[in-house]
Amino acid sequence: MEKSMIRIENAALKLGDFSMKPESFCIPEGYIVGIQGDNGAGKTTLLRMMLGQYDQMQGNIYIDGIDVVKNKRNIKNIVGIVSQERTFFMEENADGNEKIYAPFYSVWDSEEYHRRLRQFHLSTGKRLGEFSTGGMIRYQMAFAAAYRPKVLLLDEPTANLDPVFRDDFLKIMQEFVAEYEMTILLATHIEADLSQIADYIIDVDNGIYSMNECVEGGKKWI
Ligand SMILES: Nc1ncnc2c1ncn2[C@@H]1O[C@H](COP(=O)(O)OP(=O)(O)OP(=O)(O)O)[C@@H](O)[C@H]1O
Repeated sequence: MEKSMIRIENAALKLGDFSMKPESFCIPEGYIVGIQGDNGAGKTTLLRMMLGQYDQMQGNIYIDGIDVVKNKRNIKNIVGIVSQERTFFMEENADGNEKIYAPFYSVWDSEEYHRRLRQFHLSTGKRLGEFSTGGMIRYQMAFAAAYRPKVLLLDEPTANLDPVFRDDFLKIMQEFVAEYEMTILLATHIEADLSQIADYIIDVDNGIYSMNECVEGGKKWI
């Protein structure tokens, strides 16, 4: 039986004039789920809802059975995010950031972190501020490999990447699912990426979001 990793129950949100309409569905463990929609459709907002960032959210979102809003302080051990905005200590190198961040995670695999840094050709001597945009995305994947969240959210990671690296990046995501049994949600407006790797698709259109059919234990969950 497939385990449901994310359960969305009537989750809805109002942000000024914009609203995410109530919706319910589940996402099974160990798949890559694409989140597609135009600019301003609500993709980033949906990812932030999954991180428990909105106290005013109606309904519930559970990740691995944990209510994300009620447990937003601890949720970072099980849900990670990779985005163009993610901030680290940019004046420090990878070792410096490891020293600062590792104590905040319940699991931190230093060996795996350094193995991934080498695999992604990231120098541990360089300050993070010297990494390119693609370098910072790769850095965040190495960081995620160290604490292995059950769910990894990726917000437009392939925007601004050159096509060769984009293909590599898609392979890395598949590797993470296979090796770490992660569930990955990938928000992007690049449809080609999704058709290559996504097992399911969440469509977001002006705050209306829905996933294509999900079956849990042979029974439709919705
Ligand atoms: N704090 C806020 N207050 C009011 N409106 C907000 C707030 N945060 C986001 N919005 C609005 O919510 C809508 C959805 O934004 P969101 O960033 O989720 O879209 P997106 O699909 O990720 O788009 P993009 O691809 O451009 O990043 C936008 O209209 C945005 O202006």
